[in-house]
Amino acid sequence: MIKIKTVTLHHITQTLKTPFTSSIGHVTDRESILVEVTDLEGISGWGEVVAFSTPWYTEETISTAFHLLKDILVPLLMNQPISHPDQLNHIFHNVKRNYMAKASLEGAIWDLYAKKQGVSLAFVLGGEKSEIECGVVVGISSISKMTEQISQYVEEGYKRFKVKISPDQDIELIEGIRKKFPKLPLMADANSSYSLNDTDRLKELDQFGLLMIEQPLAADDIIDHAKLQQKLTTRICLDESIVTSEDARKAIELGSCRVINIKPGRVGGLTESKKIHDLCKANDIPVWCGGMLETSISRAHNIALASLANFSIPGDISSSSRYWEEDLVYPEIKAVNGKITVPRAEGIGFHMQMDIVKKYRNSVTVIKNSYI
Ligand SMILES: O=C(O)CCC(=O)C1=CC=C[C@@H](O)[C@@H]1C(=O)O
Ligand SMILES: [Mg+2]
Repeated sequence: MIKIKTVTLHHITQTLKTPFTSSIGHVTDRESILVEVTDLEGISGWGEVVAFSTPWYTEETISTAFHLLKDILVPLLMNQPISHPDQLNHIFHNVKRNYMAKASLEGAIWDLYAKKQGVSLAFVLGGEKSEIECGVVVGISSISKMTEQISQYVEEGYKRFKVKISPDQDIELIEGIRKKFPKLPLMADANSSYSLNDTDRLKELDQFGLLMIEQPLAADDIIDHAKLQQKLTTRICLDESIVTSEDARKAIELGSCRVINIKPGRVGGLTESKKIHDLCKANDIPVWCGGMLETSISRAHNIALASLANFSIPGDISSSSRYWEEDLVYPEIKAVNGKITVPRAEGIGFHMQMDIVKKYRNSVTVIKNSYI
């Protein structure tokens, strides 16, 4: 049984090694809230808010998540003995959406739950793989710079390559990459920058043998995606449109996609991620784990999640050094020849480096359980 003593919110800001640009947003300084849940025995579990500083990817921000955690979600948890992390979905049931805020706390409870049993997070989630294959994302810049970046990542051994596209830079870019790398496992993420009026343009991408095209249409759409999928031979992968397992069920039923990207933050946590994974498995829809330019806390959660069987496509889980000067955890998270070993140590399997957390910390908020 988990009895919470304190929840500590560490608000940090790190500067990305190189700024990240997609069709809808540009990130240079990455704010995060690290959520540390400590129980009465003094064991700590860690989670992370992966919302951005502004609402360009989803509606949540670091500030809205901080408010939700401090004033709503943490108080809801304080008076409840928790026997399993799946209970959080029920406890948070009357709080609409705010999935990234919920996921941060839920992730910390999953870590704590695994630690208290002395087993790994991958084990309690039902993971089967001992190592996962890694993909990498190349943000929008000039075609020559993007091709150069890809060459470097090919040398590093990454197994799948994702480029950001938009109506301003798509066919020419993919054609340029394909000339240099005809067989590269390549995909494109449009971050909802097209509409059905662009169907002919998107059909032109079919000739390049992409693994999939991610979220071409509106962030809240599954109807138009179904119409588009009928016209494309390239598989559509949904990201922004899927925020619950119910969304996934409806999208699968409508034929809106043939692949789903699961990000625990986007869907409210690991319990819901597992549900989507299981549903997709039953419907022969492969899934992969997306990234959020996150710290190694979420990266460690993602590694554990990606060890489940139906994560059959390499996810956006790159080395920590891809974005960060220093890793918040030890040992450093590193892809070797495009693979990361799933840790067997208890919980997330990595140790927090508190001196580094403190170095990047703007503020710390400790919420004590007043019921004990
Ligand atoms: O964390 C990574 O390496 C991948 C990040 C990434 O591609 C994304 C993060 C957040 C929003 C988007 O721009 C994009 C995505 O949509 O998957
Ligand atoms: Mg995406």
